[in-house]
Amino acid sequence: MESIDYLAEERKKAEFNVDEMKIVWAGSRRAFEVSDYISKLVADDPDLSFIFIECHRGIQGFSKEERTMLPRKELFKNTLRKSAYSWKHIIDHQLSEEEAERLRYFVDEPAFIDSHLGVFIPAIKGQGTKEQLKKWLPLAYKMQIIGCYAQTELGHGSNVQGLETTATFDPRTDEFVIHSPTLTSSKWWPGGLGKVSTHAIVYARLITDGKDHGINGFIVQLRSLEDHKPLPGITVGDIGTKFGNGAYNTMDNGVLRFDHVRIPRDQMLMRVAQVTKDGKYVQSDVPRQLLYESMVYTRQALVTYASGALSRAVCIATRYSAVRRQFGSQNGGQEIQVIDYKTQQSRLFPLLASAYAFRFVGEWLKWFYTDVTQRLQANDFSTLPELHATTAGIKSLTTTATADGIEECRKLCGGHGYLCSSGLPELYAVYVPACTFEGDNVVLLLQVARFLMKTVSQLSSGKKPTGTIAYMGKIEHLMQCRSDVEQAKDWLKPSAILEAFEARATRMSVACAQSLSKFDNPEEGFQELAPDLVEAALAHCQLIVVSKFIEKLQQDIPGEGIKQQLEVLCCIYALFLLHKHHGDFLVTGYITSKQGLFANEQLRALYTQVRPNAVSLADAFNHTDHFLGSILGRYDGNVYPKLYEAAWKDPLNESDVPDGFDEYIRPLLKQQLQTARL
Ligand SMILES: CC/C=C\C/C=C\C/C=C\C/C=C\CCCCC(=O)SCCNC(=O)CCNC(=O)[C@H](O)C(C)(C)COP(=O)(O)OP(=O)(O)OC[C@H]1O[C@@H](n2cnc3c(N)ncnc32)[C@H](O)[C@@H]1OP(=O)(O)O
Ligand SMILES: Cc1cc2nc3c(=O)[nH]c(=O)nc-3n(C[C@H](O)[C@H](O)[C@H](O)COP(=O)(O)OP(=O)(O)OC[C@H]3O[C@@H](n4cnc5c(N)ncnc54)[C@H](O)[C@@H]3O)c2cc1C
Repeated sequence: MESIDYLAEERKKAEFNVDEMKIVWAGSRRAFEVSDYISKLVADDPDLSFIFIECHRGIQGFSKEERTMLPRKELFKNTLRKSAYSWKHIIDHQLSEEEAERLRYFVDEPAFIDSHLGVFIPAIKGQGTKEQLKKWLPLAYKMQIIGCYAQTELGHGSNVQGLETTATFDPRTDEFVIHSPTLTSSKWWPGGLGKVSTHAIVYARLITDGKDHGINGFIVQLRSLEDHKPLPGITVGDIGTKFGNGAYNTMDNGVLRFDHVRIPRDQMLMRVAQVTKDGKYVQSDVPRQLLYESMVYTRQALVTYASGALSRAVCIATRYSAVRRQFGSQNGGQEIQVIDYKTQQSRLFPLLASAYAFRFVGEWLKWFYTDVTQRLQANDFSTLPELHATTAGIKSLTTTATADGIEECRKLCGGHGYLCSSGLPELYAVYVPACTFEGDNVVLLLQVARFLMKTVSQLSSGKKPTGTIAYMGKIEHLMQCRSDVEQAKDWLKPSAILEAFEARATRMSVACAQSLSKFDNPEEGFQELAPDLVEAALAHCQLIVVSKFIEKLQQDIPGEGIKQQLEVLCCIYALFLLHKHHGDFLVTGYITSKQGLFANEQLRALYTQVRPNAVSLADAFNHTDHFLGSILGRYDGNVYPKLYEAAWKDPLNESDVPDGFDEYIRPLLKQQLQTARL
């Protein structure tokens, strides 16, 4: 049956070329083509898009929207099936690394393979010696071993230096003895550990000759490669069901304990430090912080993932807001589309703009990460602190805003957003741990704050700040300048926006540094002022996102109307932040309240400008209906019949009279009948 496009009228309003915008969103024509091809391949192959479960009726298939109704054990087994099937497809069709990554992304179920490819392999790459890379990477790439990243413990996650697991060198046998001395030292949370991984990178305190050298990474085999049973001395299992139905429960986050498990000496990852055969601890000339390199890698990757998750929620909420109508019907005509309410626009359009902003900052961060990694290879470590602060900060900003944004999109869809078939509850449940994993977002902003305080303290020594903190080099100007905005449209100038964000970030950092200097004990001061420091760090990170959006607009961006749309989105993103954090800009004395009101006035005008393009800007994300997994976000907008149809598929509707009627409802009704007769 031919489908009707209920959003066709919306699509006709677009003032830009949607196909060209798809390429801008994807990053390049090639990236678009790969994503487009793989997303359709997944959507069209039932083995990848459906969940198959053995039940009393035989094998039954469920669509993605129905996933939240299924029991965890069945879902988990199905995820194993899909991972194996995907892997076979990757090998049989000789997919490139990029295509394989896209396949995993569009299958869209958290799985052990994410930890294997996303954290285990990067950890070996970052911390292994050449010989170790040569030995372990081919095994990992061919999936002859499956690995996870076992850092966090029951008692410690954020405080990596506080981990308790020990790796004691035994020179007699040339081995390390890995041990969990306390309950709190049990490894707890690693994805893929619970039921699948054969190996783990285990972070443990390195002890030689009775001396504790701090945390190091070790490759430890956990399970037999024959029968998958835990090896002697190893206790391993899943930590239990997590938030939400379906959601992250396809991942086997695990618990792991060691009882004096022996591994050969060459399974210590030795790029940063080595232990010799006679037990001597030798530190390399690379900084110790390289032990944390894989966290930096994953944090930068999570930024692009944030834009992906936010774009899904925004796509659902935008399409549905154009379909949904409430109030204002005159003479029997149609009611108003809820997307035309200014309040709906003021909640939705900043999120649409944020999705684009996060995509561009993610693109830039990937470039920055690659650049620094190349320098590290050449033993230039000068940009490592900036990379750490930037990945930590932008991961924190984007994942918090994305998780909050998904929830806002759910509310923007009214009651129907609360149905699992809207796709939004599960998207939120899957996504929200990104605010915690790979570093709690507040802990990460405190790292940014330390970097900023160090930068401010070094300004007087004449050290010239570069890169993302180059703006601090203009400190004298930024501390005393005032906004010259005289009317609302002056806020459209990139220079006006940029100076506002630079002045605010500088002044907030300097204010913190001044407050800190009043403490005799700087560490005590840091703890006391932590909430202000977090706000200063956020101001710095928001400046980075805004400035990278502006830089993107300075590039040559071809395509009809594309640049104009991006300019509107960039101003919405920046002015929305200015409006939300109005207090910061006022208190630091950069703007007057009148200039703040101008920003808000301009923001409303921008909402009107983006309105006719909203559905097409969401289409430019190029999400298939399968990937969205949402009745509200369907491309054709055919929401009501599909919602109605889906309700009848709920297990509760398998019979008119529910199980339990005879035991629990009938007696109640009888009792009422008797009372009525009395
Ligand atoms: C839904 C999923 C979607 C998509 C996934 C997408 C892509 C990825 C694919 C798969 C992954 C899937 C899921 C993710 C799984 C999540 C895995 C994990 O969670 S692993 C565990 C992560 N754990 C943490 O992040 C712990 C956080 N804590 C820390 O990082 C550190 O302990 C700390 C908070 C930074 C503090 O460290 P420490 O106590 O050592 O620090 P100091 O503050 O004293 O710092 C000393 C010195 O070092 C510098 N520094 C700290 N960290 C780094 C670093 N990473 N790199 C470089 N330098 C660093 C710090 O700035 C100090 O410098 P100094 O001031 O001395 O110059
Ligand atoms: C779904 C999921 C998957 C994960 N996967 C892995 C994995 O594969 N491998 C792995 O090793 N780990 C994994 N983790 C663990 C994760 O990395 C940690 O949970 C995370 O780093 C946070 O640490 P924590 O749990 O110790 O939080 P805590 O540090 O205990 O945080 C609790 C609260 O204390 C606050 N807090 C902590 N320290 C400070 C401070 N210094 N100043 C101010 N406030 C502070 C935090 O902001 C937070 O509000 C995973 C976690 C989840 C949820």
